[in-house]
Amino acid sequence: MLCAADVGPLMSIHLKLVNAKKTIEIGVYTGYSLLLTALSLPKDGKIIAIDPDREMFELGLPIIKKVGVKHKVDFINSPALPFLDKQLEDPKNEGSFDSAFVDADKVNNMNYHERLVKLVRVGGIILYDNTLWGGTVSWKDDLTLDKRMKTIRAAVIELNKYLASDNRC
Ligand SMILES: C[S@@+](CC[C@H](N)C(=O)[O-])C[C@H]1O[C@@H](n2cnc3c(N)ncnc32)[C@H](O)[C@@H]1O
Repeated sequence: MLCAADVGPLMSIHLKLVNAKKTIEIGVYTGYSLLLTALSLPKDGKIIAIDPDREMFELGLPIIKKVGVKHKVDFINSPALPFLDKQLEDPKNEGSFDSAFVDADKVNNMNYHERLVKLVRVGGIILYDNTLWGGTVSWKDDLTLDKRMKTIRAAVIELNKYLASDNRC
């Protein structure tokens, strides 16, 4: 699933606000948010784009090539956690990213957050998609949701609460 159409311009504004040049994206799918990010970065900008599903990335790749931003994209065909951990093995990578966008398996959002806070520089930005999870985070309970929706809602609520109290953010 692509992020919503209005997320794109919002992302673009945030990227420009922090003068983002080097970014990381977790959850690429067919590359809609990746394309928007690539278009928002300067000519020598770089995006490390991570997704275990190469097939979907390749479906959208012709568009990324057509608009001339392929040189900005470094696709990593892997689940994100092992890649982030590898990056953190080298202290030089700490604070080396200007921004991150997270739109993957929501149950890992807290794990991504802990790693991204180290990888993204102070004054950079970490963006999470789906923080309202279709509005369900404001519901009194989750009784009418199926098991998958319940699990994701709980993970999103946990992240939102954590972010609200995380004094590093
Ligand atoms: C909602 S889609 C991403 C949509 C994309 N950000 C956009 O707006 O165009 C979620 C993606 O997360 C990927 N994903 C799932 N688990 C992942 C993981 N552990 N690490 C990285 N990506 C993962 C899926 O393969 C899927 O392509």
